[in-house]
Amino acid sequence: MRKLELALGERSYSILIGPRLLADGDAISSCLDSRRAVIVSNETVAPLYLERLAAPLRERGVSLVSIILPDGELHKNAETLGRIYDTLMAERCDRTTTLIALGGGVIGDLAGYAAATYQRGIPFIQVPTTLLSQVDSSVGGKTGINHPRGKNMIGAFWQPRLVLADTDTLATLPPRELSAGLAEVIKYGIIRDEPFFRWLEDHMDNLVAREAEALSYAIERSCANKAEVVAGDERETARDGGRALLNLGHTFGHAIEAGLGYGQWLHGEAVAAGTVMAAELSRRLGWLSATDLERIRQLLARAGLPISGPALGAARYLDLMGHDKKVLAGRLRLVLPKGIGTAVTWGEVPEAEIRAAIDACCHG
Ligand SMILES: NC(=O)c1ccc[n+]([C@@H]2O[C@H](COP(=O)([O-])OP(=O)(O)OC[C@H]3O[C@@H](n4cnc5c(N)ncnc54)[C@H](O)[C@@H]3O)[C@@H](O)[C@H]2O)c1
Ligand SMILES: O=C(O)C(=O)C[C@@H](O)[C@H](O)[C@H](O)COP(=O)(O)O
Ligand SMILES: [Zn+2]
Repeated sequence: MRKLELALGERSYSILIGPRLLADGDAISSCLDSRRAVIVSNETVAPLYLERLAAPLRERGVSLVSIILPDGELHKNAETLGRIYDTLMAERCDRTTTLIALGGGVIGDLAGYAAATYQRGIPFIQVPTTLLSQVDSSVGGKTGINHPRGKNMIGAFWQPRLVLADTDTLATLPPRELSAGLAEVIKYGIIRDEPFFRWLEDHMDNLVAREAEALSYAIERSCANKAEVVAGDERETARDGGRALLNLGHTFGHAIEAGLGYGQWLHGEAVAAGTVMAAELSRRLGWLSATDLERIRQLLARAGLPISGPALGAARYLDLMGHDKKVLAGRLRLVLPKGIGTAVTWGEVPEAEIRAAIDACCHG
């Protein structure tokens, strides 16, 4: 098992990564304030893993309720959130009840937001079961739901007490979802970890083949990068650099997700195409060589990801991008790579260049 720590003073927590972790009830049991917990999962994940997680907890005297939600990004909304609140109320859950998210990023974001808001905050544990959620969404405390016009527009920062990433769960993940997770893995290499980017170039085939050692290493390195960034800028208040860099490709990507309708493109797919757009923009600004742009495109393509976006038209992209949470006083700020391994947040990009980058990277 690999163990990392996200350092946030009294709210610091462990990130445990490895095989057979679901069956180890001790890690979760020792984080609970009482013997009551509610597991939030979905119709796909629950039949696969709910019992594996629940049995060892019951053996330790934990009384459990489960909430099984419909599957998919389309359900990351207020209506589904309401179903969680309804059960918490019906079960008379109090502030010692812990919410446990068992699933991918959609379940983690929904359950996390419910935990942040029910009775103004109850304990929360992340048990991520997709690659994307193990490398990114379960760590760092961003929780929330979508608005039809914009991704994650309603939410809260609410840190979990523990992240338990059982790598065995990745065996059942559909290939398209594995690729989606790799988009966020590649992101860390581009924004702050050039040696990791080179490692990914050398080991992408091992990752796509789901070789256990390669996957565990990529998850650990991704979480280490994310934990360091979040510890330095938990609430994304730094004007340049800081946590906003984790948004590489997301301003374009979120526009694709909302523009096409949630669930049409996976989050990781949209981030991949958005990363190419950001890299193309950097090339136009003279910040990224054509060679490094091509390395980024190649690596994403080898991960099974799209490297061009849907042709929504630059005007529609810009309209949707205007809802981005990095917009300050009406000014769009974009995360742009400056070579591989460094990136900046930049609010001075001429709109004509953004349009040109979108047009160059969108087909079909
Ligand atoms: N909070 C954050 O910091 C953060 C970071 C990145 C992404 N996100 C959010 O995360 C979401 C994407 O997460 P995701 O990619 O995990 O998608 P997801 O939660 O929709 O899961 C992907 C699919 O895989 C299924 N699944 C989950 N685990 C499985 C398993 N082990 N075996 C088989 N199927 C399994 C799910 O039911 C779903 O159909 C988006 O809403 C995105 O906005 C949040
Ligand atoms: O943790 C972060 O910070 C991130 O930006 C990680 C992203 O991968 C993730 O998709 C996040 O949900 C995006 O946040 P948002 O604030 O742009 O909605
Ligand atoms: Zn993301």
